[in-house]
Amino acid sequence: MAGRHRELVEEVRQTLGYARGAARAAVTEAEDRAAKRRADHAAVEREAHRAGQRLLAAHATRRGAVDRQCLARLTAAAEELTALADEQARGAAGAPWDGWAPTPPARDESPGLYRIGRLTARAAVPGPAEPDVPALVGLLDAGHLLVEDPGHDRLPAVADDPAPPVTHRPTDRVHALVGGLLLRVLGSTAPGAVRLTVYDPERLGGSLASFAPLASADLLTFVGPGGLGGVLDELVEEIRRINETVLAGEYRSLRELHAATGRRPEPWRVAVLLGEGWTPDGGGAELTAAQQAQLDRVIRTGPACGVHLVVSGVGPAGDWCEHPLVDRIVLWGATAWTTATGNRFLVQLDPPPGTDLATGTCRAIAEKVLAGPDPAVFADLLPAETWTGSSAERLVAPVGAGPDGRLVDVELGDSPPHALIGGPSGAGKTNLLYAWLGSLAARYSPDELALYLLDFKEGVSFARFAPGRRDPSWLPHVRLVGVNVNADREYGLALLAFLHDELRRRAEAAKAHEATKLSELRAEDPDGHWPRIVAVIDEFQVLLDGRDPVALEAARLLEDLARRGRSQGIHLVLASQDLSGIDALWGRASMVAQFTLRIALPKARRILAEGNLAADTVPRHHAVVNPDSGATPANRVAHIPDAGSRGTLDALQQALWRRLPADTAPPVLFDGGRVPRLAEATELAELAPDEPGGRVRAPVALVGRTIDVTGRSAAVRLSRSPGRNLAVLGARGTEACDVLATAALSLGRQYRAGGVRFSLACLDDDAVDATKQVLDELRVLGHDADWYDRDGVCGLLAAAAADLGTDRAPDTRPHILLLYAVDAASSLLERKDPATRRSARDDLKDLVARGPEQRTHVVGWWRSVPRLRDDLGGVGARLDAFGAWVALDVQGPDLAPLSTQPGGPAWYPRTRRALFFDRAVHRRPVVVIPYDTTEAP
Ligand SMILES: Nc1ncnc2c1ncn2[C@@H]1O[C@H](COP(=O)(O)OP(=O)(O)OP(=O)(O)O)[C@@H](O)[C@H]1O
Repeated sequence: MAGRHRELVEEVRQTLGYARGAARAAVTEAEDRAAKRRADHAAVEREAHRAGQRLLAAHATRRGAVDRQCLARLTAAAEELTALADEQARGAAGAPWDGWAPTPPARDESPGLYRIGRLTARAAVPGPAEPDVPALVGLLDAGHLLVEDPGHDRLPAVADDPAPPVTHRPTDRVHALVGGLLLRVLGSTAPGAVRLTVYDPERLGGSLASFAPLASADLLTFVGPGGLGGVLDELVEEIRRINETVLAGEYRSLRELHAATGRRPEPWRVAVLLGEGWTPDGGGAELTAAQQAQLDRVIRTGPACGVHLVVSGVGPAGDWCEHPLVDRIVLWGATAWTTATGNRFLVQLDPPPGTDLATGTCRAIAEKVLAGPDPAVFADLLPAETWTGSSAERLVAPVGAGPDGRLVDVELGDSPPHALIGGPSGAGKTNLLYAWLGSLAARYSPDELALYLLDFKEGVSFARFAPGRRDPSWLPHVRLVGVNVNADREYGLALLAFLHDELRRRAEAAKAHEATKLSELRAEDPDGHWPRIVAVIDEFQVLLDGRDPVALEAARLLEDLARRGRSQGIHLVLASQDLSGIDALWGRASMVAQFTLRIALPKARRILAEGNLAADTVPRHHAVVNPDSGATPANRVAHIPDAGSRGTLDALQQALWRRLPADTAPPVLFDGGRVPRLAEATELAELAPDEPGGRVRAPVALVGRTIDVTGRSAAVRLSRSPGRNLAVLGARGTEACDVLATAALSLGRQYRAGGVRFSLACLDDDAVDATKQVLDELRVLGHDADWYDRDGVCGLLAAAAADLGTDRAPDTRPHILLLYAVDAASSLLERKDPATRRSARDDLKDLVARGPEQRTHVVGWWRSVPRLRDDLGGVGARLDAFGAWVALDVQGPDLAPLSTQPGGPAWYPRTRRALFFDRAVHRRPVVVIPYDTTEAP
């Protein structure tokens, strides 16, 4: 039993051992599994953490990119806005107070906007600090401002407009804002251009006391309590007056008038109305019905007339605060809401300017106004935009500024059509012409205005308008410049004749288009080229001097141009420095009557009407401009700016010249003080042999430059008709040689090499060099040219004459005989050959009589008319063989035998001038200038 018991115990023990072992194994296994799970969990957690980190990093990167993009766009927009704002609020209108100074605008500049602070977004913008975009408001030429301050610093939470205005009494913040704004307005306008009226019953002007210095110049009025009605009545009256007399139905606003004319005839009037506040329960002062009505009128009609209000605390701010011309500014502490900036943005207000700055600025403005306007400068005469004027109706351009600083316009058109300018030497006549011409040239393009300028004075005052060696530019409107023409009155006559032809051309065109004046012709013929013409003749009396044919013809042409030029857009401007100039006209009352525009410089005599003594008192550098024939009531005194110094007219000319297309022809320049060179003669370059098989034209011999507006060369055609020889007469050897050389070299160019014979005979030792030079140049052209001296001249004449006699001459080419001072061999020429009973003189007579028909021409120089006559047979000899002649120092009556005019032409010899006559083409001789031929062309 005990054994059994022991067995059982053992069995149980064993079973228990097994069970314990199994349980232990199970526990171990479970623990292993748990450890593995824990490890897995930890790994998952680590992974989750890492993923979270990655997500955060990605998010941060993306967010950074978006922020940067957003900021870049914000910055770009802000920069654009800032640039726009800077443009709108230039200089003193927008500059920070630190270093602020007034910046008066250019004459043509219109007011812009004024800075009051900087914009800030209402909702917070992510990223770094907000960009500094100026916040601006308008006033002058824009509208009115209503400023409110509820008196607390709590921003309304709503994004809507602030509540309808409550008429609070103006706080310090309002005064500070208005003071800053006014200073910007004053600093960015011309001194005196803004007048302030301040109605401040509460503080009696104390808040704007720093502006008080303006009162000394009548630019500021403080209005006391009870004065509001008076202020409003005055403003309404000003608006009425400006509408009636200044805008006069022609312009809708002063701004429009300013844009159209460049003038601002009225100052801006700014009324600052700082009321007592008003509340419906009876606080403060209420506007009367009459005041309310006047306020409404000013608000509606003021800005067009430059009348503006800055209002605070005037109540109740009824419907008018909703008027589109009224901008509201509502203040909360240093922040503000404005109509212009709307609900998205608020304005961080600028601190106010220092009192000293405002006082100093106002004092300076007042001093400037009391000192009177600055003298005008040349730039003041120039328009904002060049070449935009139309001359269809008239030409209007300022020449200077009046005592009030306003520009004084000068007009040419139907009335007044022509101008007379007078003033003693040195009074500034030339300067006045420069100022006027510059002012015109800047306004009207060369299609609208053409200028012809002639100066009979010694000197070259108009030469600057043509290209020169130092300055290659020219004034684009100038078609012709004549300088140093005091001895060449023919040039003046030529200009008048040219203008007369133009007058006829215009009159014919007008008739064809059934137009009675230029504006109608231009309307009827829009594609035609009909600029107004202004012809300026300085010291014109030279032209009318004496009773010779030039003076008489000039007077006739002037009179006709003066009478008929008006309707055809041709205007004369005659200037003279002394009494005689005016006297020259005075005998011609009907002509003088056409010159209704008179400009008198200091001490000018007889330019203005009798009894009009303004010229005696007008100061230096001023002029009396009078468009009513000098009648006293029409006087306008103008200060004429300096237009002659460097950087004035010259700079304008260069700027205008640069606008011309590169191939534009310069004006014709006639300089009477300069000898033209043959090499410059355009006709010489145009001469060429006839084309083989083409039409054969008789050659021409050039003789000199005409004194004409075209500046062409004078020429003789050497055809095969009797009399086609040329005689040069006079003792001035150099000029005679130049005429012969000009003829020879021009003829030489019209033949093929070797196609013509030249024979040169020279009997004046002083002329030998010149002759030989011609000989060489003819040979360079490839021609046969022979030279003869005293010993050979008779043989030459005999041989040439003999050739004429034979039908079959050995040489049938044209033959040009250039005889220099042949009269020096008179005794030789008259000697008869005992065998033939013929003399060289007989040969010469034969040659000139029969030569041209056989293409043999004599171009000869005789030192006087009697000597020519002697060589052609003595007393009674006919000189018709010389159908063309050039006379140098030969008196008019001595030319009678060669002239068609009884007693000879009116000719007084002068250096480097010759009288040229070609019987085949001229009615009367013409004056020419022998070319300088010392340089080979
Ligand atoms: N408005 C002006 N402002 C400044 N300088 C001037 C003015 N007018 C003339 N001058 C100067 O005075 C001098 C004489 O002027 P200008 O040559 O115009 O006189 P003028 O009447 O044409 O004299 P003249 O007939 O003798 O030539 C010049 O040096 C000129 O620059």
